[in-house]
Amino acid sequence: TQSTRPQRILGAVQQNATRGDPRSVVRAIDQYCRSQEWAMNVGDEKGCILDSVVSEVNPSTVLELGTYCGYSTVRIASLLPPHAKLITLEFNPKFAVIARQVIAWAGLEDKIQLVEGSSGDLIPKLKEQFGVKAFDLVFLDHWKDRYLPDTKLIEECGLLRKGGVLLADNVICPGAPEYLEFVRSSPRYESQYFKSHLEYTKVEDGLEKSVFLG
Ligand SMILES: CNc1ncnc2c1ncn2[C@@H]1O[C@H](/C=C/CNC(=O)c2cc(-c3ccc(F)cc3)cc(O)c2O)[C@@H](O)[C@H]1O
Ligand SMILES: [Mg+2]
Repeated sequence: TQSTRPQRILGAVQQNATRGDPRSVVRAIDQYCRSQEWAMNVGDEKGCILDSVVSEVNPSTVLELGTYCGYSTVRIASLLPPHAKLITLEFNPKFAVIARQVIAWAGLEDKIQLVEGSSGDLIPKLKEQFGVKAFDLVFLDHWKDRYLPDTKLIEECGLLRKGGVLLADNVICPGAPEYLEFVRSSPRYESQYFKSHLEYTKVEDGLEKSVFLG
């Protein structure tokens, strides 16, 4: 029977990456998606910007919206300090199954909690169910029209600490215009655009980093 793209990405990891070596998992996915078939990972070019923001924030708690195959999940978690935790939300069980195996191959199960479900349902439960006080960093990479409503929900639930950072992928391509307008015009955020390219292509895209001022 025909395999799916996420299954083929997992295969590339199992064939080309070293168990327990997160950066080799990241490299294996990038090499596969650049040479065999495109996939919507944040990718190597924007991934370097992601790395620099993660290193700068040095977060204890991270929230990722939209796991997909776990590429950015592994990339972020590989940079976290020893007791830091990353919670990633994914509502497609087929993607979650693949992401769990990619995370396991990287040996990052202890740092990453993949929660299956929709961000809209799960965000209000994160405090009580997962003992989260507030996030230092949120990486938005799920449905683009959900960036703004979920940001408002995260604020309402008091899940973003003062100085906490929102980092959004794809603010140019496919684009998140309402989100961009909101974070750039709101006095409660200090936003900065990092120009880059759509993963594995020459098309313009970029990341928007927004610091929550409280
Ligand atoms: C709405 N609440 C949600 N809660 C939990 N998980 C959610 C979710 N929405 C979506 N998801 C999951 O996130 C992932 C969705 C990501 C959506 N991303 C994109 O559409 C995207 C699309 C492109 C893209 C760019 C150009 C192009 F021609 C074609 C595609 C590039 C990207 O980097 C992207 O991130 C899936 O795994 C989905 O199941
Ligand atoms: Mg993306």
